[in-house]
Amino acid sequence: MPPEPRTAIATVCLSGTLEDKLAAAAAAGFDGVELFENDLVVSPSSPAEIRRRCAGLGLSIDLYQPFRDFEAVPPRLHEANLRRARHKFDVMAELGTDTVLVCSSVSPDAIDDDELAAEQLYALADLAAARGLRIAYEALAWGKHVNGYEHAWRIVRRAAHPALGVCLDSFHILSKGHDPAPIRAIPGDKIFFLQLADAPRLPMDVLPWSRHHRLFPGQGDFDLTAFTGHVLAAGYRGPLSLEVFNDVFRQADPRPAAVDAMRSLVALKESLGVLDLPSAPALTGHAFAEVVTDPGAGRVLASLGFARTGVHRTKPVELWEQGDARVVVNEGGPAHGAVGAVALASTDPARSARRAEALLAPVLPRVRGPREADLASVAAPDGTEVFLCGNDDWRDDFVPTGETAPGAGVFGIDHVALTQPFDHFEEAASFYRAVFGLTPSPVTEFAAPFGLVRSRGLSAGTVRLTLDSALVRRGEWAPAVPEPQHVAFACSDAVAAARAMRALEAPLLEIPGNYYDDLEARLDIPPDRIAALRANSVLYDRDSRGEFLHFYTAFAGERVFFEVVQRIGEYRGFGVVNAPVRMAAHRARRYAGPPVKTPA
Ligand SMILES: O=C(O)c1ccc(O)c(O)c1
Ligand SMILES: [Mg+2]
Repeated sequence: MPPEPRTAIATVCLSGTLEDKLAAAAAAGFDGVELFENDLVVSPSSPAEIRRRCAGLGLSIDLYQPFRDFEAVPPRLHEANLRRARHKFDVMAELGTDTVLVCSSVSPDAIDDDELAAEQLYALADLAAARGLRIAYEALAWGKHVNGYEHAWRIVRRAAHPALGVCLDSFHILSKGHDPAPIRAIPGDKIFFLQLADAPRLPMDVLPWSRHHRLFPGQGDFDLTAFTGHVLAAGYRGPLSLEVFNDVFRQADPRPAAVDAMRSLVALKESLGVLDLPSAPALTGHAFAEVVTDPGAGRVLASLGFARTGVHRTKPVELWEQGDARVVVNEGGPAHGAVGAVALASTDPARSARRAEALLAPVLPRVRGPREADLASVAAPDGTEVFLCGNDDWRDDFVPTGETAPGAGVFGIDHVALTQPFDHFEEAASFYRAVFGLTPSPVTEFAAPFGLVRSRGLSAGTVRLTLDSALVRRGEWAPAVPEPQHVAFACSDAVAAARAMRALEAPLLEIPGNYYDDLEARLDIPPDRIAALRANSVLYDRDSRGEFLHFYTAFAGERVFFEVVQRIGEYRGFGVVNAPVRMAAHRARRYAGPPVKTPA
């Protein structure tokens, strides 16, 4: 196996003061940082103090950046640039860092002249070399004349100074669709630095795309494994360093953000074959889902044909079952709970847990009574507990009640909908992907009555999760209930199930006639079919592979409700197109109207 590269993170990735950022990077296990000049300028600590602080935290300062608008300018400006550089070299000496990033000029004064650029960079490198420093030249995607890595490399080769090399930044290269394969031809010791960032494909200008939407590797649409593979194949032996400008990460608690960042690098190293992790065991289904709610969920499950089959030996928790659908109802939880836990059936739970730990998932303490099953569990980014179950051992925790129920066609759990706080959306998707080997579907966005919602499914065989998040933080107008979550059950005939559940007095959500008029217009459904959907408030979707029928209960507690779905053929989605209808129907049922403000 090739040597495992060191890891670094640019301070710009994280929120807070420089002191907060360094502490978070060190706690997440990074070896070093790229120190952003702005973070230094606003810090009360001198460069020497920062050097000591980093050393105390076990962090190296691998790069100082950025040094802007240097190359290919008229002589008078060149002199001023060298003067500026001398000052910064003094700072670097005090910091104890040896490499500065010079990004390609965006200045209107820059001249389109590679010979001049090479000459001036040579002069800068000479000055740096005299002080034991190096220059890493980076092509910004929006540089005035130099905006591709091959161009930057041509200039560096032309200058031919040992203290001058290139800095490769995956964003600048992949955002422009440049082929990264020729990186292999650059001598590894001339690649002075490597910056990694992923991003979603967005049809926008590269500068705002770069400054607002970068993501950690594995969270966007770029192939960072192939990219980094080329750089390592070239012989690069420096750190894998994250440089992610992102509006959400800039505001988020830097401690979990740094862990998320590190997890992305651990997963990347695994995919590069430079780090061995316990592989993700196959998942065979949902063992159970736990809803934490105020009283009410059990009654609703009974009306869906579930039986209360067990009562926990030590906790105020009940087990409800129908077919292979198992719901643990924890009515002693906080009133604002929702889905407290998902339990995944793993072919090797111990290995699943070891992998989770290697990917920095917090392993939760096992709170066990004398007879309770020894279940491994880890915390997802939003605090949801993910249990890993091997067999039916966990059932021993419940005293059987002997109760049975008529059933209403449910045979299992289809998916669990884990609505996310906005700050955790990207992190959650990469967490479930890396830790449990779930495959994410593309992100979709839809306009709901109370704002835009971003949505994404994740699946591995019959294990399915969905992540939803409001795009903008909610204000006073939107529903007071934060982030409802739900469990969706599978059945083989949704219309029959809806009828059976209505007969059991299930509180099913009524869907307005307008929806069916629109459905008829959009999708030419046979009259008897649409009449059955309409009569039973069953929603419908289809794609090229199959069809999807589904319906919902009213809220069964403060934040939780249930769904029943029928998949026909190879339909892989979750009926996202119908989510706004469901949201409006829930609102109509729960509230007489928005709070009315009376003038004081
Ligand atoms: O957005 C910028 O200006 C900027 C600065 C330094 C970098 O390394 C970079 O990739 C972008
Ligand atoms: Mg960069």
